[in-house]
Amino acid sequence: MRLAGVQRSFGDVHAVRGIDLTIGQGEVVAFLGPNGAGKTTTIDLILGLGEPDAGSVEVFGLTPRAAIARGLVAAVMQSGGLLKDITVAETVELTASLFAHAQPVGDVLQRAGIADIAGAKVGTCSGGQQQRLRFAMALTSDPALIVLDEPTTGMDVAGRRDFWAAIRQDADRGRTVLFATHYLEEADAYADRIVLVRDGQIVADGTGAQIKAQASGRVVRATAPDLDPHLLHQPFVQSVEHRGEQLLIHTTDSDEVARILLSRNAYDLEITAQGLEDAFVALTSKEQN
Ligand SMILES: Nc1ncnc2c1ncn2[C@@H]1O[C@H](COP(=O)(O)OP(=O)(O)OP(=O)(O)O)[C@@H](O)[C@H]1O
Repeated sequence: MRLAGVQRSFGDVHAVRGIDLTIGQGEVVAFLGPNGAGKTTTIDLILGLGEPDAGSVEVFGLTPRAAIARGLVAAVMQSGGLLKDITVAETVELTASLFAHAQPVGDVLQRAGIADIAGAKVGTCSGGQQQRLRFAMALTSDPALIVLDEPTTGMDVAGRRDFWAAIRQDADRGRTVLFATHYLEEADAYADRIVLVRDGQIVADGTGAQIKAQASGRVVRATAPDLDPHLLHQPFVQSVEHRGEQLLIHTTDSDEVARILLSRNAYDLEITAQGLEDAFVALTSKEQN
């Protein structure tokens, strides 16, 4: 799958501002970013649900629509698309009837981890079970690529864990998986590769460990009423947050930040190491300077 120079705007909103991304067969890739980063817009372009204003999207050497028509790509969406009054197995049978070469229903249920609830009415299934059912539906065409847009939104911890266990097990057999999430933990736990997006652009791309290393740094807090904010426009300053009188500065060089602050009569300095969530916020924060 290859995106080259992809851009997409809605009126004045530049949702995607030039994304270049190549994903190889068998990779499990998390598309990670805060609300409004452009994840869904990009995924829609990969699924042929929209056309880029500029750039190109290629899926297995085809246009997205051609790839979907050949059953090479399937999507698991966040909600909708399920009939509440039929059973889990009937739902998959119905989906299978749409494809000339569908996978056996029993196999698909097994792989999605819902064989034990095959006879249950869809309406009685939990959110996690319904997402695994959507996953089963996506598996019926045996697609080479599965795309999931924030598939665990609203799920409890156990539901989320079971859902990802099913996806991961299936991906280990060589299927390519691309999923959007705003949970760093989820991306770190289940993806081989994390592509971090902010404001419609890729800001980091690597393994969970690489992303964490790139984001690692310290937070300097201080009260600094006399500080000219321009002094913090430095390559080693990732973001600056204002909390009343206090400044929260995410940085890769806390010593240098401390020197700047103290030279401007800042006080109550406090320096702490960033947790993973803080690191993510620092990397994706809009409050860049
Ligand atoms: N159909 C549309 N019309 C107008 N603006 C849109 C449309 N779709 C998306 N946008 C805007 O484009 C930007 C990117 O949205 P997008 O849904 O791609 O982000 P996201 O990363 O998926 O966010 P979230 O995590 O909230 O789903 C946002 O500012 C959004 O308001």
